Amino acid sequence: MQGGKVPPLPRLVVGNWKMHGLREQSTRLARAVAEGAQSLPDDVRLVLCPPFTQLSSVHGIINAAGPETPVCLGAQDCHMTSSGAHTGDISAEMLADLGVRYVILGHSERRQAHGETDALIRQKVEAAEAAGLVPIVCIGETMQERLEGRTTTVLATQVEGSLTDGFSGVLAYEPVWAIGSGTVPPIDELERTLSLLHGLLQSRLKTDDIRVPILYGGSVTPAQAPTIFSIGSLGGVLVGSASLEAERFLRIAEAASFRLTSQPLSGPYRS
Ligand SMILES: O=C[C@H](O)COP(=O)(O)O
Repeated sequence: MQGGKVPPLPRLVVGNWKMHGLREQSTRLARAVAEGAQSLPDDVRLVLCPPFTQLSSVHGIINAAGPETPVCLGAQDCHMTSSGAHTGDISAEMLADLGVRYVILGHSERRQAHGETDALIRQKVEAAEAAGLVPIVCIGETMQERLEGRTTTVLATQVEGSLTDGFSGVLAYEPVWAIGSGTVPPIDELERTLSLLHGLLQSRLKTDDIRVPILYGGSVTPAQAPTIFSIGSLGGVLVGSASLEAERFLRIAEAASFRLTSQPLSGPYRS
């Protein structure tokens, strides 16, 4: 681009369906999102992350929407090796083979319920990168860590341990206490945390030229979205429960467009 402003990368609006959705409901939801997404501004991208069992059918719906659709497919986890004797596990290679483009890794629900460590998550990131997937790595502090004033240390440890040296995926900041609680951090606090994470990425990746979008996740709703997106440096959002209703998810996506924010564009999201 000559002399003018560098355009921002599209904002990502990622729907993590978690363990929700039988075939009929998933198909209906994906169809409604794909249809509604046709009229979204072109600076917004949607990623649908259904359970493993619905990946194939959601992929078919996204494909049918045509090559111009802003919707693509994501998964919620992968194994750290490409194949082997791992009953019940799914490899990144298998996901890529199904048409998956993104994979959520290190979600707090997996860190807590499956004992996933930063070291394991980093191995999964390596596997995802090797398979050509874009990892969306989740980090965030618990309420207890926040109350003890340990947020910065926790985030620094997670960034240091979970990411690969040449990481070029997506980082999702999800304060554990905000997930499913109806509460989002005060916007000035969120802005400070994004700036902290930008610095942590610079230090972890040993470069000032950070191109890793940072998403926010935790109780994102259509009502909260305009305020959250008023942070010009925000790369997007990771949405849980509000992604299970097409109308709510699409309203969040509409609010993500940079055209609706008066904030100056800044931060790591400029290509
Ligand atoms: O992955 C999504 C997050 O856990 C947020 O979930 P939530 O929007 O239901 O709070």
